[in-house]
Amino acid sequence: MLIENTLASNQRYAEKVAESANRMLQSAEQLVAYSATDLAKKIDDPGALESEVQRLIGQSDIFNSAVIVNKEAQIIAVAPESLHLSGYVLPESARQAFNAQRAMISDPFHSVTGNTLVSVSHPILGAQGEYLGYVSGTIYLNKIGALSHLLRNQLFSDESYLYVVDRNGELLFHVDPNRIGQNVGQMYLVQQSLTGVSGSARGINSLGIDMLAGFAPISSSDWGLVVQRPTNLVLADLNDNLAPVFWRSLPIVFVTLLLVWLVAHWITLPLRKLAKNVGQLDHQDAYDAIVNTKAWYFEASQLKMSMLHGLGSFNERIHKLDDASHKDPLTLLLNRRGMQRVLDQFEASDTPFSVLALDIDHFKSVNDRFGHDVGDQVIQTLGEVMMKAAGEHDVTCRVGGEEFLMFLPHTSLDRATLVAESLCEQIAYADMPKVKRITVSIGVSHNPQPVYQAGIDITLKRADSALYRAKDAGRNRVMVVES
Ligand SMILES: Nc1nc2c(ncn2[C@@H]2O[C@H](COP(=O)(O)OP(=O)(O)OP(=O)(O)O)[C@@H](O)[C@H]2O)c(=O)[nH]1
Repeated sequence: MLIENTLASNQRYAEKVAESANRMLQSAEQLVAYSATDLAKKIDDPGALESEVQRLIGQSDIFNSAVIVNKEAQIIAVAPESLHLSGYVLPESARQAFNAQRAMISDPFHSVTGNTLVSVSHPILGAQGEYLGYVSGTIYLNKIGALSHLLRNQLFSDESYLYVVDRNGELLFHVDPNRIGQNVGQMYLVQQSLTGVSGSARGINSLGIDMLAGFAPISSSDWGLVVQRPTNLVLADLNDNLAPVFWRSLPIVFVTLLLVWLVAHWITLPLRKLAKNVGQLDHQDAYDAIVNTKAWYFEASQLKMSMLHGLGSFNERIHKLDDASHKDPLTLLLNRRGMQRVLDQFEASDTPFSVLALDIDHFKSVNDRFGHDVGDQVIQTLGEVMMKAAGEHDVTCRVGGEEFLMFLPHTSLDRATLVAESLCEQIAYADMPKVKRITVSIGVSHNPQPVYQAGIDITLKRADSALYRAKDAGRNRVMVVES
């Protein structure tokens, strides 16, 4: 932005100064044009010629000197007189205006008196249009005058500077007087300034310095005017400005960062709580902790709902797996692990119970005759019969291949014996797949209150031994062991 602004302001500046110089040169042309018209009638009057050249240099400070040249290329009037050029015949090399016979501004040239000057000339034509010579005002570029004052005394507060080149790229005005007269026509910026249109460009000057330049033509004399400023000075402004901006904005940045941190902390709080609870799903209160997490915005609330949903199905699955691990898959009666849990509950609550130990008679021959699959179906059907026979609080288990237990809590031995006999009878009459009929032997024992683990083991062993006594006694019967 700084570079663009500098280019634009340099261009505007160059245009303004070029316009002023142009106006001044046009005024100079008008002055000599007026004189030429006036002099046509007085060309033979030396006094009138003298006073005209005096008027040209005295009326304004545009011209440093003025001459009138007759049709023989001889100077017939000159001001100031101190130049001593009256009667001097122009050499061939100084006859540009004389030969042109038209209004013109000459290229800069070096006079016999050692000055660098341009002449603004206008032909003097007689009544018939015949050429009588010309009148010319000269502007010394290296001396004080309105034009050199305009072009030299442009004051810049920011190290910008101005120079003017003629159409050949020769320096006419420059901040460094030693460089006037140097030809810099090969420089890019100079070439740009002589294209006839104003503009701006970044380029390297004759000393190799990166410059931001604006240029404009002084069209009446085919000169180019350039205003330029070193790029590094423009950018130095930027660096100078950046440091205070940095220090002044530091507290704001700090406060902003603090606010960002606080808001981020506040936004992530529910997420952090949820994440912490995910890591502690095995804790008993994990579910409650998630429920109590304040999820105050949509995404956190969605996450919370998903976590609760996930935790719900997770618990459900665990429950199912737990249930499955305590059951016999063939009969869906409790297995040994399930039985142990029930016994632990009995022990914890001092529950008195009776137990029936049940074994299928001659099951080996069932397998042998009908195959293992049929044996499995028989075991399954037996399980169903046992479940139907069991009361609401009774617990049925399959604890071996064809060995079953039924626990009857808060049930006396007599009552349990009746249940066992009824069950024995139900099984004997139950329709079994393929086999039709099977029988079972049952041992019954009782465990009174208070119960201990040792007491439970003894009770089970007693039921077992009663069972074997039933087997020994011929099977398909119930035997009871007094506790
Ligand atoms: N089909 C099937 N058979 C099983 C299963 N578990 C054990 N058995 C069989 O059950 C039979 C038990 O045989 P035994 O212990 O000799 O007793 P039994 O033939 O029933 O004779 P008693 O008990 O003396 O009346 C064996 O042949 C086992 O292979 C099972 O899950 N499925």
